[in-house]
Amino acid sequence: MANTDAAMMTEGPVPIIDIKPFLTFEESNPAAQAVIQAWDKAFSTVGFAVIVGHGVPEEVVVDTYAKANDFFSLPMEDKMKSCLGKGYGVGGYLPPGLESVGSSKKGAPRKPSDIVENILVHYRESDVIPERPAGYKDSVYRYWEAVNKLLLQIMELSAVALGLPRSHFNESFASPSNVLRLAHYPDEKNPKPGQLRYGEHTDYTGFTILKVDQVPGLQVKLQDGSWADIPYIPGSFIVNAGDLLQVWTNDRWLSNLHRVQIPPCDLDGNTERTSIVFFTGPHNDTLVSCLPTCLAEGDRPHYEPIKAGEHLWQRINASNVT
Ligand SMILES: O=C(O)CCC(=O)C(=O)O
Ligand SMILES: [Fe+2]
Repeated sequence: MANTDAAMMTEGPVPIIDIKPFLTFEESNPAAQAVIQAWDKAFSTVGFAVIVGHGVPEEVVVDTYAKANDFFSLPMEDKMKSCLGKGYGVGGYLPPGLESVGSSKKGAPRKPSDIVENILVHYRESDVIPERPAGYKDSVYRYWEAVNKLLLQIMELSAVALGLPRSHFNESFASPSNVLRLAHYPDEKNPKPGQLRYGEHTDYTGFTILKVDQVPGLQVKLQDGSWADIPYIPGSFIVNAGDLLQVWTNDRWLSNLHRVQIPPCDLDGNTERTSIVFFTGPHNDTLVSCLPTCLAEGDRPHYEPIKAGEHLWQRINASNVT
């Protein structure tokens, strides 16, 4: 029996997992087994993990952060040249006020718009590439490739953790439906009561592989209804499971609510926040239904099969402020 704790360094409810042994050794190695079990435990309990030992070069991250910050510090007039005027999801730049992620759940009451601006990268011809900063496309595409490589590794880890052949997700992730979202939360010194930077929501599809800076605010809602801070660990990625993973695993893995709060007013100076969010998911045509290893004896699938792309667009459309 592997010792799960060997792979988990945990101070709060969100585990910190060093995945390097899984990337390095055979599955049967005890250290790799510890990672596999820690992975299953993390997504079965909080739906979030902070990962280290992931192999993505720090320099790729630093470079993309610099490009994101350079872009967001341009005058609004320049940024708007990259705006398609079609809301969140299609691509390009979206100024603050047009997205309300807290309204993205079917039937949810309308929530205030988020205090965030975004630019999206789909890694395809139709991407809107801003003229400035120079080198933007090379940087964000390099980031996309590096983190997509990590995604394929964590889909293998997930397959093994769910008792499936390692290659189980290979086909549906061969041309995945991934989106890289550079997000900038400007300073907000006088927020309205209850206002959030990014409203409470679940992510829509597969894993989200998230890079954050040191400005606090990201929280996950735990099963007991309390909110827990996601720790900031330099060099790490935060990984959380989206809705389609919860459907695939018949609620074994959780797509938990999370939100970004406005930082406490006792934080001096600049509280702007920039995040690099890599939303990942299977090809849009994938029919997602309960995995055979996730159907306990006597249980039934909790969800109707879902077409990945249809679910994604239903959630995106609901999040757009019209
Ligand atoms: O910016 C963050 O820290 C979180 C963003 C997020 O939850 C999202 O983009 O879905
Ligand atoms: Fe999210």
